[in-house]
Amino acid sequence: MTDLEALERIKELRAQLHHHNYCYYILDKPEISDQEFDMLMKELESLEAAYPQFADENSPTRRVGGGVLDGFETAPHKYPMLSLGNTYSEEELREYINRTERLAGGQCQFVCELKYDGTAISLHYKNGQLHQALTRGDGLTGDVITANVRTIKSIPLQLKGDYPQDFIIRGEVFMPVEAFRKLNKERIEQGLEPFANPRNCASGTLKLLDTREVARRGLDSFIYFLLAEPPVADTHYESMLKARSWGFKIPDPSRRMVQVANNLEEIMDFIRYWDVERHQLPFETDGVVIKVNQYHLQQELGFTAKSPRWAIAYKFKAEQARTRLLSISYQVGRTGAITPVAELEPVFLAGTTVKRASLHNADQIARLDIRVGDMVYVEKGGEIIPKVIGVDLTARLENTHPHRYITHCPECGTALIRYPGEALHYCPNQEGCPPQIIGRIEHFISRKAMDIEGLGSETVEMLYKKGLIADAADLYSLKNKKEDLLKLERMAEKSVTNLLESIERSKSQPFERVLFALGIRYVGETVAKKIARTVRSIDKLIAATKEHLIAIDEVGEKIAESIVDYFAKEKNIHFISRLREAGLQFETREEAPVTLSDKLAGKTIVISGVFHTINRDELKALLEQHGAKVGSGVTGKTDMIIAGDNMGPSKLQKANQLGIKIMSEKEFFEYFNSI
Ligand SMILES: NC(=O)c1ccc[n+]([C@@H]2O[C@H](COP(=O)([O-])OP(=O)(O)OC[C@H]3O[C@@H](n4cnc5c(N)ncnc54)[C@H](O)[C@@H]3O)[C@@H](O)[C@H]2O)c1
Ligand SMILES: [Zn+2]
Repeated sequence: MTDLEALERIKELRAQLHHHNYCYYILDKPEISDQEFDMLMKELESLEAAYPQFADENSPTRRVGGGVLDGFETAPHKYPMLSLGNTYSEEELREYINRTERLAGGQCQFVCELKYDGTAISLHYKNGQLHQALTRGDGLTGDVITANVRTIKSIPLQLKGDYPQDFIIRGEVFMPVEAFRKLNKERIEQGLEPFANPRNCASGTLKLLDTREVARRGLDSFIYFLLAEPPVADTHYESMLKARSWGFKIPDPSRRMVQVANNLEEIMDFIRYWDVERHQLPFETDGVVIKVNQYHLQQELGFTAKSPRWAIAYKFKAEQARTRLLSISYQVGRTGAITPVAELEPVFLAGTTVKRASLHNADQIARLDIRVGDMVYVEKGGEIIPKVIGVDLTARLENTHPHRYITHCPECGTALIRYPGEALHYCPNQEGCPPQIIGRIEHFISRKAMDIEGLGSETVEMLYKKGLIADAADLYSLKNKKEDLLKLERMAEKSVTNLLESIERSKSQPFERVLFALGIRYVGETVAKKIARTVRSIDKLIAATKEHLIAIDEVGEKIAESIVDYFAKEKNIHFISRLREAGLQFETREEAPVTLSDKLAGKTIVISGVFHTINRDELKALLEQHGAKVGSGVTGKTDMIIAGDNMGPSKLQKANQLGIKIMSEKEFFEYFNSI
């Protein structure tokens, strides 16, 4: 490879890794598997080692991958919060152990722990109480998520025993598999996109601004690192036992979840044991972390730019199985989206028997040339729903032919369509396609919409199939059909009364919920709230133009178009008038926000960092009361930024790029008083 070629490849890898870090940490939506990511990273590391002239301190090999977010205050880490080196092979692990013992100048003792697949947090305790919780962020600065962390039951708010007065302790917050399944099920019922895996779900949950929602989701934690000065023991292992006595949740040595190991053999023993047993755990792990136990040796070994030299992660490979593809079936969702599903010859994979797997969409099937009758590879990499990742072409049978994707809806026979820029096919027959009709009613009654209790999916389906309801508005005339209801299976007097009562009660749900319940494409819960609070009545919303809608915070072109389309349809207007007749809320009742002046009218202002004379919420309210729009991120539309201490580095960079005016707290108030 010439120098020039090497440089080209290095640049390409850096750009790819930056992109994947962004998808993974900020969007919580990885596009490639961890193993693929780690292979790209290894390639870049070895190229940078071979061509030191192209070193760059901003390279992804040198930096912790996260970032800080909008909407949270940030604070510096007292000790940097780093990543871990990783390996997928015994051979590399052996090299690591040898190298470490050579550097440490003697034999080391190691501690093996599971690598919990969640997100790291750093907790600061003062006088026995939780003082502050931070995310890892970019390693030097993290987001302050204390309020969210306080809702996690396994994190003690008050310590007991002989704890130090001021210390930092770190661990992993994760989403137990059961809680994850439940949450995803709810999300699918509500027409929301499910989380890819428990890790994305845990990190997405910690970033929520609504603490009550965080509490509801059932996060859990394990502690794996204590930073006390002076140390409370000579070794990591003893420190963990001490932390347990103060009330922290640490892994259980008696269940072999943590173990001291004196050599590679003992380490491999632990790894082999958990590679199998991990599938029985109620949470996900993606490997084993091996740490030098003695603190004085840890100190000797120190850190690289990105990770401690005294620890390494051994990662389990994503598990795959090979089996035959028997047929391809299709599911129709509430929005009419068609998802192809692989029906497989049952195969044992990662602790469960797999019979069905995701095939994503038509393009994916064509790209991999997946044919019915093929032997396919199925992978379960973090995700709960396994996916088909490839075909064993050497085992292809004769007489197979490329798969022909369906052209018509399997439920109602309507010709499918594809919207530009979307990967999925849709059945456009919203009115007559049963899964779409039932799905819409289910969405209407769901907890975050009209919240009608006593009416599960099965009942909705039964009511629809028996012809008692044809859409959600019919729910409100069920009270006239009590006799028919009583004739249904599992519908005794009491359950019918309860059902009718909760339908009645739903009439007092506020407009924002009714709007969400309508199920307008792209109008999720948050957008519905924003619209209900700004537009304030259905009549004004029906009359609103696309331009008017785009001016609302959180509403972009796509959402605005979808809303205009929805109200352009006569049948939707008719549906709304039936709901209105039934007595549902179509106006926002609470008071409009106070307006004090229009000093800042037309200005979009972003606030970032920590302020001294005013807190963030007060500052935000003040700006809004004087007519400004407070933006959540720096964009071309931003007029100015008010920067407190520790303004997020990504915002700063973006502001400089776009040439946006940045004012300090003091400068802003001088300006404000002068206008
Ligand atoms: N798929 C993608 O697009 C993509 C993108 C970026 C990163 N990634 C994945 O993330 C990795 C980088 O993430 P990272 O920097 O958080 O590293 P990491 O997740 O591989 O390891 C470090 C983390 O492990 C966690 N951990 C869990 N149990 C632990 C224990 N017992 N002791 C100590 N730490 C423990 C901590 O949160 C720590 O921050 C990559 O190697 C890659 O696998 C994937
Ligand atoms: Zn259909």
